[in-house]
Amino acid sequence: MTALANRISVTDLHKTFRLKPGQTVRVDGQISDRIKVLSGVDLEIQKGEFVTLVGPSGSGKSVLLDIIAGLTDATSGVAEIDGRAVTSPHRDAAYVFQQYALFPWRSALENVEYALEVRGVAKAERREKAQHFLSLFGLNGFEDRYPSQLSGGMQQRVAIARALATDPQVLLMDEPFAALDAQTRDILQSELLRIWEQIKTTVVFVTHSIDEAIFLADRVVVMTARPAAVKEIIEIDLPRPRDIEIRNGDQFNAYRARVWNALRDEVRKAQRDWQLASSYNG
Ligand SMILES: Nc1ncnc2c1ncn2[C@@H]1O[C@H](COP(=O)(O)OP(=O)(O)OP(=O)(O)O)[C@@H](O)[C@H]1O
Repeated sequence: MTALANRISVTDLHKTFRLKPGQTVRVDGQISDRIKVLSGVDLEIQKGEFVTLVGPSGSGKSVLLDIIAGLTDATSGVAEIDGRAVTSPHRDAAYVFQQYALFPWRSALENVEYALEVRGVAKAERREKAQHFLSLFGLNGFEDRYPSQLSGGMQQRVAIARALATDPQVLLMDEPFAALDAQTRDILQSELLRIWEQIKTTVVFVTHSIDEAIFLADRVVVMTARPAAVKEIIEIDLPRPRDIEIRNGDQFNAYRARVWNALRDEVRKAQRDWQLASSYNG
């Protein structure tokens, strides 16, 4: 039984992909036409929680988000939102990717409105909502600009505004700030937290940055190297609202050391696996 307070519940999730004909990988010295990506992932996320996922490259973090969103099937195990197994794209889950994924032929306002249009929201209401969410990100005056006329940071603000405009119960974010310069990234982290503190939707945020993971999260989930499972969950007991300066404090430093300590061996294992794979391919 799923506890009532859980928004997301992932139980013993496994995922194995069959490779395309002719493709193989080497796993534990054996040649295989399958790649096991997730191996018994268990994770409970409460309503309104902000959880970040860190793990080595290629460990299966995006696949886990895809399964929670209903974009990919699990091989076994279950992902639930509000106690219901996710078996198809979930209406109440919004996804933000690293690449802004905006429609280039639509203005910023029309991009945000689109998400509401497909949900059948009436024109006046969707315009008002789209304007509201753009203004939360300080984009007043940019509503009529096309994506090509916006900086990367502004495009990602539009993409997040579009995701939030649908009032999602779950916001899934896959390295959303990875393509941005360091300063824009810092600013967007603070903006995201400021807005999240107002709306308190449940967020699952994948990142490679340990600082980003700690700064944003209620809990940091450290994943193992592929096939991924949850290695450790670290509660981040830093006061909110958080200011970027919090990163200079002793408590933050201690969390940084703890997360890296959990991650280090997994990153090394993933590197060893890549070396083995490339020596095989070569
Ligand atoms: N459709 C697919 N078919 C075969 N293999 C896949 C498929 N999708 C993902 N994979 C493999 O699953 C593994 C995990 O991929 P995933 O993108 O989830 O990793 P990740 O942890 O998000 O990596 P990164 O941090 O580098 O983005 C990778 O080895 C990838 O090649």
